[in-house]
Amino acid sequence: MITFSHVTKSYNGKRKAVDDLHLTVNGGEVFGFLGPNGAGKTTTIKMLTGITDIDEGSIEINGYNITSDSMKAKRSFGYVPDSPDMFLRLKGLEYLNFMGDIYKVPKSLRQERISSLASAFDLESALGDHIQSYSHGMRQKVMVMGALLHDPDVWILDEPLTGLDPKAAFELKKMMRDHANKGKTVFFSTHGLDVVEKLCDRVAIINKGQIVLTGTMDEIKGNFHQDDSLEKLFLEITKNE
Ligand SMILES: Nc1ncnc2c1ncn2[C@@H]1O[C@H](COP(=O)(O)OP(=O)(O)OP(=O)(O)O)[C@@H](O)[C@H]1O
Repeated sequence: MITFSHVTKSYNGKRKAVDDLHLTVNGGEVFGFLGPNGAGKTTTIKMLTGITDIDEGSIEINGYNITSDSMKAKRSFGYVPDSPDMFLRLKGLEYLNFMGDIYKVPKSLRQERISSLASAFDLESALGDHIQSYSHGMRQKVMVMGALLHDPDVWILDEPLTGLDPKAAFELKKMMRDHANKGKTVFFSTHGLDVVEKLCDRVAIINKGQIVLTGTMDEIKGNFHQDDSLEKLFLEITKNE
């Protein structure tokens, strides 16, 4: 479960990148976080993961405050950043072992999870190569593997499907669904409206730092003409006058 309580953030004292964000994401949900470029999605996720300080308000992950109880909060989630271009000098397997060490995943369990994730993502033969030599999609896959290695309760994924080939995207979406079906939490940002429609239990739409709509797809569509596509609704909701 994730709780945002009146969270606000500005950069350099300028316009608020996130403005009074108030939202609960429940266990058992795949929750989509949608918004146009510059809306505040990554800023929200950076505050949620403790990378960026919060100016006002608070965030709890599984009941742990990310600011005052940060170690416990951080242990309970896995995070995939929006750019997978990290740890380029490490080999895939070195990176995964590094993540396994950080999260104290026992060696035998680690081996089992790496094998199963690598097989799902068709990455077995690349794990001995440097991440630098990987394609964007392969880097994305290894970041997802690293984030999920300690089997965290809460998944926080910043545009996780970008750059994935259809098989990997299918596998990841299935994993997200399965994780939520176990009562766990999946929170992800995306620009993919069709993904949201097919995969999410609930969505929030953010525009200019403020949540403009939250609900199930049916609830959101209920506010408009039922026949409208999500794309049309999204454009209507986020149009900047
Ligand atoms: N480090 C930073 N310094 C100053 N301004 C920033 C910084 N990071 C983000 N911003 C500003 O904050 C606002 C929100 O940006 P953010 O990256 O959170 O949006 P986003 O919804 O993730 O966008 P995108 O879909 O393009 O990734 C934007 O106006 C952006 O220019």
